Amino acid sequence: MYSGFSTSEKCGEHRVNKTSCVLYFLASFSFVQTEIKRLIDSVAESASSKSPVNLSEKFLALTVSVICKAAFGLSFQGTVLNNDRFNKLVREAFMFLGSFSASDFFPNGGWIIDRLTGLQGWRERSVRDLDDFYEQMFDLHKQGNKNGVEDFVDLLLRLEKEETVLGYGKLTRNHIKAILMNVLLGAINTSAITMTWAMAELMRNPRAMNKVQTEIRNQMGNNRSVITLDDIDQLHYLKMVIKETWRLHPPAPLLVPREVISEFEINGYKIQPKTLLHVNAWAIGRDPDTWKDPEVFFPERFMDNDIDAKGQNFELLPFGSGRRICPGMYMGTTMVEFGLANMLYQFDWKLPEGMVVEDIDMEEAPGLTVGKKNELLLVPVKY
Ligand code: HEM
Repeated sequence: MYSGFSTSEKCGEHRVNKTSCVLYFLASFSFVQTEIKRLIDSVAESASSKSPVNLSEKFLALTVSVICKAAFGLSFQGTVLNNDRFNKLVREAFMFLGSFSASDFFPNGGWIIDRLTGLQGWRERSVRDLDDFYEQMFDLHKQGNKNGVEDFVDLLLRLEKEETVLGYGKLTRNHIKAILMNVLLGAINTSAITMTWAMAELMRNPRAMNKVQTEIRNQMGNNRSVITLDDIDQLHYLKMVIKETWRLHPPAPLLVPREVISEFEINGYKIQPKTLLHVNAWAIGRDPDTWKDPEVFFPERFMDNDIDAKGQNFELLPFGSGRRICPGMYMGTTMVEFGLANMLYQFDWKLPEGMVVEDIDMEEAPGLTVGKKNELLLVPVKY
């Protein structure tokens, strides 16, 4: 069986290849524009009927469509997975990746506990369903009806056919599924979670909401339908809002676990090889020794410093750092910037009838990625 994220730092060569694979499909980024247009149209429908929009669901649908098209060259609609099943599978996969597994801690007998708690069966079922999805995707790729354009999956299948040696051995079908699993799970939830938290924080902070919308609307003027990369470059406050969202709500709060290769000492503790290490990016973002009023959403805190989120400033690590840093960092950031900029430019946002700001809950859902537990429902008003 293949697994999602590998926990070892040792796969240096494999990492280079995986990163190049991810970079390979970043070039096909025009999908973002097309899918955002689709999102705007569907939100505009709710605006005309004055009905609430489930933003958590809309943002997830946006990232799923972009990633499936960019990475897999297809829309998952019409495959063995329908919309609901696909979303459920992604959610389940994150829950089991983030859940306590006895076999991680007791390699000899822990599997018995995992069987008794049902974790093992649950994992097997989810992976089997995803396996069916991948197999169908491979069949569709073999039929090859994309005008001869090679996408990410075609590339991996070609490397397998050519018996290409990557890292420790030949690329097999299971390696391909593991790479796709990494991309799927690494890419989809994280961007959607960020956009949802950002909108929830802005609704709770009307001053910041007003400021970010004014910035976007001043930049765009009244009648623009397309936001360009040049526009995004000018949206300094929006970028601060996103950084502040990542500080309080890093989508992968414990990053990806590391396995220690050789003994080292930190703060008097001797850490042994094979120890599993977790970096708590969530706690770092709320550390009162680093951040003034850490619990307060205050994007301006990034005005007078050049702390960025690219893994060089250890106070803010939404994408991790080092050799295992997120290879989709630029794609994720672009998706979040474009998604939010468009939603904030095109629409004003109101709470559903009878709700007040204090009713917006910020409870977190457990898992390897941590999103807002309850879905965010807001009423759009066309600008
Ligand atoms: C806002 C968006 C995103 C956030 C916050 C995010 C965050 C992260 C984090 C924290 C890690 C672990 C890094 C570490 O432990 O040092 C990671 C890994 C990863 N991410 Fe992202 N990610 C995002 C978007 C994406 C996108 C769009 C893709 C693909 C196009 C992607 C692909 C991956 C992959 C493949 C890994 C595993 C890397 C490895 O195992 O070495 N991510 N991401």
